[in-house]
Amino acid sequence: MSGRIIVDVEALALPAGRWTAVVGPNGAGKTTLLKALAHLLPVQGSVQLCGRPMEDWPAKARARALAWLGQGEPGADDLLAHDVAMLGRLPHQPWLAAPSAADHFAVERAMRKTQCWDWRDRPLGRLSGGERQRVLLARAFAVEAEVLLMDEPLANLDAPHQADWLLVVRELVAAGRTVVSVLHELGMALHADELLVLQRGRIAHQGASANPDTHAALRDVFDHRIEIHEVAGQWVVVPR
Ligand SMILES: Nc1ncnc2c1ncn2[C@@H]1O[C@H](COP(=O)(O)OP(=O)(O)OP(=O)(O)O)[C@@H](O)[C@H]1O
Repeated sequence: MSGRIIVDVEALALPAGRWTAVVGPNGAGKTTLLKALAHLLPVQGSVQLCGRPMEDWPAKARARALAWLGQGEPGADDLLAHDVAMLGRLPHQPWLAAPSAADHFAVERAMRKTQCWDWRDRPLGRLSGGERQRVLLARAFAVEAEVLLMDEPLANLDAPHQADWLLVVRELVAAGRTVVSVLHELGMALHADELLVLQRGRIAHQGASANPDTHAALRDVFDHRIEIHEVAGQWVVVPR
């Protein structure tokens, strides 16, 4: 990015054992921030994972602690879905070792959670957009990392599979894992514990998703083109 500062964050702490959704208008810097947190982009300053600077982590230990799902990731289309999900276990495997029983167990569990176990023997390139996304989600879940960073994890997912994703995230958080996801779908984002609201490369607001200040910040960054209503105990976002 030729040295240009895209996201300017003075200090940011994302709470452990919680789910934070990163939201904001197009171009606000959500993907850039997530990539910087994942150590995929250079940062001026320091990013810490579980209280330890990223660069101090041995690469493999970091890959076990931090799972990453990018937006529209190019995948190896010839790989079978099962082999793609197994890539999530690489940080757990000794060099050139065959996957262990624990690896197979983790992959099957992840693929069943995202409901892609039935087509485990199909090549990635022959899956629909949503089917493919579920395999990539399984890969991220199979890492069994402390921290999961996911950019647009719901891309191409139909409503029932979005609900499944929500359940998995809830389970992970209940088990003490930390989830950070960029979400465009604000109704889904408002299911998160916390919202990090970005605007023009800066943090406009960070707070609990049920907090009225958070809703006010959302309305602000979207130029008051949204309304937020509570319907049957859930937040519903309506464009206007
Ligand atoms: N590789 C790049 N080189 C230069 N500028 C970039 C690059 N990637 C993104 N940008 C710019 O950085 C800004 C933030 O982009 P980013 O993708 O982080 O936004 P975003 O909030 O995720 O957007 P969206 O909601 O559209 O996905 C945008 O102005 C974008 O044009």
